[in-house]
Amino acid sequence: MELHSQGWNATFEECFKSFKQKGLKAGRVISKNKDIFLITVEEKSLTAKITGKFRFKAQFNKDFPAVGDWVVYERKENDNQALIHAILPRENAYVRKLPISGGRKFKKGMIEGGKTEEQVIASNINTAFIVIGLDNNFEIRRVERFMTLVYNSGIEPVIILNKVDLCFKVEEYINQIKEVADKVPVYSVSAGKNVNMDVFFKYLTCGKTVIFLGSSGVGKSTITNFLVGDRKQKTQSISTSTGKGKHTTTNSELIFLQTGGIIIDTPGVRELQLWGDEEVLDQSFEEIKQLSYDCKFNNCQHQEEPGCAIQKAINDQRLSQSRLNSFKKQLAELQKLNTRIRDFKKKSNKK
Ligand SMILES: Nc1nc2c(ncn2[C@@H]2O[C@H](COP(=O)(O)OP(=O)(O)OP(=O)(O)O)[C@@H](O)[C@H]2O)c(=O)[nH]1
Ligand SMILES: [Zn+2]
Repeated sequence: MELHSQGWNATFEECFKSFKQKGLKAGRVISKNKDIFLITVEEKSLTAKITGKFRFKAQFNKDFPAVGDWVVYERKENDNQALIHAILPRENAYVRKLPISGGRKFKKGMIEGGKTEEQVIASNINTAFIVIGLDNNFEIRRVERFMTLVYNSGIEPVIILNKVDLCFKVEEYINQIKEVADKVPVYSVSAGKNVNMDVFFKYLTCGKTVIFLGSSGVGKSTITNFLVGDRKQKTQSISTSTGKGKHTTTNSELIFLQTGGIIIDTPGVRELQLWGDEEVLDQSFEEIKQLSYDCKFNNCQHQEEPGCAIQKAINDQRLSQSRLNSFKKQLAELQKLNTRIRDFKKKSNKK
């Protein structure tokens, strides 16, 4: 398989130049299991470890290779394992906050206390499909949450309303979505009944990488299985070159489709937590941001202040109270998180 069909492009080529001169090669991380990585090596996959120097220099979790990364490796002749020297700069990454020390608790589904660090779940992604199940309680607030997460990661979102065969209110839901995300493509499909399923293929052209996000049971696996089809081509089925026909036990989480696209299917992708700067909300709550420019005070909290443009918009029914509440909730979550990150950075600088 050519590098290009694995997602390689001119930017990676440019970053790779200096390594290439040293005789090193480039491969993409298919999966990871503790400190063993499975990477693409020409037509095959091969297990790899990072060099001692790499480990020494890596400070944070995000400094280690993640699924989807392009890495620079060295392979000695007759060696059954490659050595990873570096990660090529990520074009983007799907990240989540990672609790890294004690004292943390789960409260209403959110982690409280403890320290947090950024963890890269997957990288170099072209499209994130936000999958919603039309059979369950349709919740526009959950869509907003996913939107924030995706924008924050620098990935293009596409909304998929699955199980259209079970729903008669599709138009109504699409309108609700258009209200909060008018620039994002929305498609209704049925993975189970094969309705409108060709919408995926224009995002899954040669070398393009996608992920599927969404709550449990919305149909992510059903969609993935549909796309993989009978012409299933998971990388682990490409013979691994671990010598003497010995197969590696690591599962491939980078699925190469016959049509040319690539699906990243790693367990971490399915979780839902916010991570990022408060500014990421400017995109997912653009109309609130716009309104806030007209507030009388720069630091308006949009409560009872005089001249608050947002409260006025609510009174005039141009903005819903629940939309504002959801903005405030996400903002509070991000502010709390960022305080913890600052504390963590202060501490690690002192070390
Ligand atoms: N009627 C109908 N059922 C569907 C459709 N797509 C998926 N399902 C069913 O919904 C259930 C959940 O689908 P999954 O694909 O396992 O959902 P998931 O999002 O992968 O769930 P997790 O693995 O828990 O994250 C299964 O019983 C599917 O058969 C659809 O288009 N129509
Ligand atoms: Zn205000």
